[in-house]
Amino acid sequence: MFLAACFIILFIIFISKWIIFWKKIRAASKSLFDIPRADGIPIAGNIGDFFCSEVEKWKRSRERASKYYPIYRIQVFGSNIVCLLNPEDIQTILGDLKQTSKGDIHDFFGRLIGNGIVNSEGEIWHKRRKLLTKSFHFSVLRNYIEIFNNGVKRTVHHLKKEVNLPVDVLRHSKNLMFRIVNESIVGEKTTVEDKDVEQYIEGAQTIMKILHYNSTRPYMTWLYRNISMRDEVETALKNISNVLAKVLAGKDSTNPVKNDEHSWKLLDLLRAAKNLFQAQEIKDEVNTFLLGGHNGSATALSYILMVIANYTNYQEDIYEEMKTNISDMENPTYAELKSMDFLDRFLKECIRLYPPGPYIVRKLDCEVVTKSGYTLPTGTHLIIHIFDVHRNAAVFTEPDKFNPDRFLADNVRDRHPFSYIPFSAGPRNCLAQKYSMLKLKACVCGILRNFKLEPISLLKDMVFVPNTVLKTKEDIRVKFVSRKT
Ligand code: HEM
Repeated sequence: MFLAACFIILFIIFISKWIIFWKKIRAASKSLFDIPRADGIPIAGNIGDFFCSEVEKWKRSRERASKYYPIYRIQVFGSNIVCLLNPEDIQTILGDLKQTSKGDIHDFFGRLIGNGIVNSEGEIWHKRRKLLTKSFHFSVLRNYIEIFNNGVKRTVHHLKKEVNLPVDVLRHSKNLMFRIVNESIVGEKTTVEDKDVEQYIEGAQTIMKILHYNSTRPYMTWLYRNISMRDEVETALKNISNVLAKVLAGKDSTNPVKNDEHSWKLLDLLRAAKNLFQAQEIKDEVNTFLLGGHNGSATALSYILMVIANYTNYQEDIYEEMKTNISDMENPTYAELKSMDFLDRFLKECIRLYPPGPYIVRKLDCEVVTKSGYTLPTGTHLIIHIFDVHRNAAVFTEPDKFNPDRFLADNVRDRHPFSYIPFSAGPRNCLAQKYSMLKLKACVCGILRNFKLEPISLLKDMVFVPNTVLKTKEDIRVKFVSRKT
């Protein structure tokens, strides 16, 4: 009896507190309630999203994108996340230099890997961006070609041991991209060993897994602090830190720090900018570039190889273009890679259909009125699902069809600049966009020079699951067959 009375009193307190909270939220963000809400249950809204399977989560997002275009919100109790889908609204946010905040999930990410450029905001972000852009400016890109070519030769060497077998392409892509990004940051040959690379990649995988769990299950923050998952994260962070120490030490021992603010090498720039970066911040920044850089590029490359394997005709078109444009197949030059227009269109179409980063988040630093006519208050959390933006039938006719000609100059001219955003767009876009495209070209050429690719995983069978990078339920597998030249 006593227990029942206590329970009823607690229940009444909870409900009255909740009603006060709800009224406050509603008054503060009245305009949010005008935005269509994705189908859900009363009060708890879309709480079901937290508990359904990963495949179902992915499916729901895609269905909502087509049902509620151009804008909708996901609501769980008093919290709302607004999803933007049309290019004009996206431009309003991404094109605005004032909107640099990314919100709670990036705060959590920052607690895990430190506040590198990806997690920083406001004035700090602005200063870092200005400095670090120098390393990826188009005028210095030719400096990376040797790193790209040597990296892919090493991977080809490994792939030769697995010819005619089903190969997990993401595994090789991650190794390749880690080494390339590492050498690009330091500006010279890496001294880290294979086991270090594996250790870093495994650690990074754990961090990204936790980040994804946390973004789709907010109660995970509590769990992270309180249960064994914390041990897994601590081990991953320790392993990452050990490898980072080797990445930084390798540079110290073989080539003393130049403190050269005119250098194109990222690590030199970081070390020269003593007002912005102390030892810990340099480590955090190098980690940010290594983690984001290898993960995004490796994801891109694995889908690209899968698409090449699935389309024999395009594979031969790329190979023909290589034969025409490259004089020494083992060592394509900067100018030769740049001249490969068909490969360029092919890669762009690959990352349209399979954007390595499937979504971007923002938290509004000031109120915004969207072109679609809604007022979004300061503090609103936003998601931009790049995957859906790239499959907008109003922009891309037959959006699910693979067609590199979409990127012919005539077809691009009238397209809205924020309708194709694999590297995001606006002032906070990917710092390394041009570098990444060039690197992907070098990697594809290095691989196709040596192998014909045959499909094991079929594009039509692909099932996606939500993650921080575009992820399939099953591993992507491709067969590498030696090319007889
Ligand atoms: C195909 C490969 C890649 C893709 C598709 C990609 C995509 C993106 C996207 C969508 C963003 C915006 C994220 C956001 O606003 O939350 C971003 C930011 C960024 N990317 Fe990439 N990225 C790739 C490769 C790389 C590489 C190789 C590096 C560096 C070595 C890099 C460095 C960065 C940095 C530093 C930012 C943050 C920029 C800022 O906040 O100002 N990315 N990238």
